Amino acid sequence: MARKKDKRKTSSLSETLGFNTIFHNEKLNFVIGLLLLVMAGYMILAFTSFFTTGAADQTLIEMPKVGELMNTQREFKNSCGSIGAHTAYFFVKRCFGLASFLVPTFLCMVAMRLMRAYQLNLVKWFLCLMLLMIWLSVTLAKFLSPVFVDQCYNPGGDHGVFLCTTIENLVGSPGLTAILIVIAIAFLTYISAETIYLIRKLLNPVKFFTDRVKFNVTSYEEQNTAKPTNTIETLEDPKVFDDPTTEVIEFEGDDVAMPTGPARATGDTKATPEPADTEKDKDVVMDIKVAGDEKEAVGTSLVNGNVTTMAPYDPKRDLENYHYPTLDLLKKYENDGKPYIDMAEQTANKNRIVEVLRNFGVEISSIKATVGPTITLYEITPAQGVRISKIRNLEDDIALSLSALGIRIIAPIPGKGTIGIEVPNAKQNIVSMESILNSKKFQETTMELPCAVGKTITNEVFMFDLAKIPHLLVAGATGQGKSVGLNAIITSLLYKKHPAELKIVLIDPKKVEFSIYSPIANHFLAKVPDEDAEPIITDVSKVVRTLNSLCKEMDTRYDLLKQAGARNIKEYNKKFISRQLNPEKGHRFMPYIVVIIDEFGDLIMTAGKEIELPIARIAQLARAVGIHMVIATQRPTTSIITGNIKANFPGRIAFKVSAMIDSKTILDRPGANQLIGRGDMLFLNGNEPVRVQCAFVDTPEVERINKYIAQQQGYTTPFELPEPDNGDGENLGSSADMDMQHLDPLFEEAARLIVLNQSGSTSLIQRKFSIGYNRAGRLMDQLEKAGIVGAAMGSKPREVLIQDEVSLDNQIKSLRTVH
Ligand SMILES: Nc1ncnc2c1ncn2[C@@H]1O[C@H](COP(=O)(O)OP(=O)(O)OP(=O)(O)O)[C@@H](O)[C@H]1O
Repeated sequence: MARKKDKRKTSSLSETLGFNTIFHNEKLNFVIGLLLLVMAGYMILAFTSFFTTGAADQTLIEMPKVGELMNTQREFKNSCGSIGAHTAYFFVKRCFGLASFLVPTFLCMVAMRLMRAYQLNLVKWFLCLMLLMIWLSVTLAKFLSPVFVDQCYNPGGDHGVFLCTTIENLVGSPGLTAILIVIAIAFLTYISAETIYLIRKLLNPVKFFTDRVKFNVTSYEEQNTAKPTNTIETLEDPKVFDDPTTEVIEFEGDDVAMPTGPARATGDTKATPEPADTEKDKDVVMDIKVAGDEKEAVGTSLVNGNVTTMAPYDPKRDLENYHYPTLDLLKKYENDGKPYIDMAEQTANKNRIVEVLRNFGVEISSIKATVGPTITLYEITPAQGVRISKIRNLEDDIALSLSALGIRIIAPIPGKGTIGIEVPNAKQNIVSMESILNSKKFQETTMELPCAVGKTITNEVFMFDLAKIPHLLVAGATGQGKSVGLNAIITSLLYKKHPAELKIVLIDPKKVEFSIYSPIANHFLAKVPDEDAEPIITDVSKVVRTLNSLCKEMDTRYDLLKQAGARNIKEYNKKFISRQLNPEKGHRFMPYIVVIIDEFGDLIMTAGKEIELPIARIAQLARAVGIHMVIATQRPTTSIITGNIKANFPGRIAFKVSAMIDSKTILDRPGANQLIGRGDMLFLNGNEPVRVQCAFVDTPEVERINKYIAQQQGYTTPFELPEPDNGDGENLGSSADMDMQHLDPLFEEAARLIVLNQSGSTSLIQRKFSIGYNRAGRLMDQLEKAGIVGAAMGSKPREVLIQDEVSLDNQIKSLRTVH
């Protein structure tokens, strides 16, 4: 406990002093790294110069005179001046001798890490280099001193000499040598297990050589029939030679079944170098020559073209240096979700419950309290003969008698024969987002879209997989914690997902809730292609466009899934990553898309069916293609949460509502009206609702996370959703309908690329300009309308209708003159 408290104090001190922000400032880190790199270079130079100038500088250093350090007369000979001379003298002479070079080496490593050139485990390196330096200094002092007799320094430095003499005095020269060897071997073994093998070889060289000879002899003999030299090398266990019978039996079987032999024979390399046994051996060799078999295997892999021979596709490659947000961006709170147990309060509550129940004629045999961050659950086992239905009927009376806000009675607790009474704690703790994300459960989760939103009454981290839910409805009266809940969902996704894997569509009619996410637009947000379209959609008219666009994206994804023979996005992406799907045919890695709509009630009120229908359509179908929705409303009425919406949003989160009817609208049962607010919520997905205290994530925390992400390299634009079909003929015109004003800025360049390559391939445009598939597809449509390429021909590239650049220039000129 004490230790934990100290830790908390330190972190808050570092926070107060601003260290947290300093160590997360990439630019500052880079500059410090650069400084360390220069310093390391300077030290190396000074140390090297010391070998020739050390003797001359030594007297000056050992008998300093006032002002000499300024070196105005250039008394110090070291090429790095007086400071260089002092540094080199200190490290090389006074400390570690030649091993001192490891000091600047470590500085270089720190610099590399700070500059993010290499991800090094500095603690490990520090310990290794430290040990190596001490060992080296003693070893050099011991063995190289006679060579360096004329030098002003000892090769092991004063440190080496001191340790060497001290240990020698204790254990003598052989003892010191033994110690040094043992340390060296232990160190090498720690670094690589190969050392063990080498030492075994050294200890028993005879066995090693005889094994070799055996191999060679066998392979020589086998040369008479065939030359499966490779297979001989695979034989590592000499016992196989000693026990030929078993192998023979296996191979006899294979003789009969030659055509099916390959798999067995290749798997059975042990049998290959069967010695002597003439006739059969020939067969064996023929069998093994299933090397012809290998050729066949190569042949089958060629069926899929070059694609399969390539390394797996890495969707994160574009942003391979992306760093996930760190936990210190989040705030810690005093007592952080760990309940404060007030025994007096607990006993008083227990006595009241027992008394109230007794007044209603209910006897209990035991009572157990589980103290959560904001609520305590009293679990009551009724005495024998008491019917639970009796207690259920008394629910209101019991709640009234206990006269506390937020009491909820669960009779019975599902799966148990007990009755639960939830009573709010007098002192409620905030559950910080940090405590949730810092949990093993969250960090080790394998969920696709993990949303860690709070803690249950039993203090367990509560999380769900949005990909499984698959759509979530969040409702609650105003000021009860909806926005915080949505931020908690987004935060946990940002902590677990790479920008390549997740895209978020934020719809915010209130205009203020999601604006904090605009800095991460190029990393995580998705929007429709519209020049003035904000990545966070606040305009109701644009919401319809965005939802239609999502419907189109959903349809396209379904088509791609069908072509790929995949049942869902997970299978599809797996195939794409293993390069079984050809990007030339329109296939692409599909990120999950999470659509979050705050105040969805406002939208329904203003746009009605226009909004409800696409939402219901996406909710009905989009699960398999990785599009998931979270919609929130503070008006949980049946006119907003219609039957259609309810049927398609199986996941529900209810924050406190004022009336039971609202609770019934959200959860199909009462309960939400008995919550206590400030993040107290009920989560329902199927069976019984779970009471959860939502994690608290404040606006400054979200801002810090977004800043952390935003300062890293991102994509050039937000993820582009497809242009929705608006039915006004925009996509249907001929070249005469082209409006040059609204062409993609890359139109001309793309046209030139297509004409020069004489290949109407969308993926060519995509690759060349590093743009998304949707934008490339739109460019291709525009090129078609401009008469530059022909109509789409399924998965084949389109026909290019213009043969050379001159004709292309004329065509573009004519397009311009038309308008
Ligand atoms: N999980 C929580 N833990 C502690 N306090 C909370 C929590 N959630 C919300 N609160 C408190 O409640 C206040 C209101 O929360 P929030 O803004 O999320 O409500 P809301 O339901 O979104 O309201 P509105 O609909 O008006 O936007 C917060 O400022 C905070 O003080």
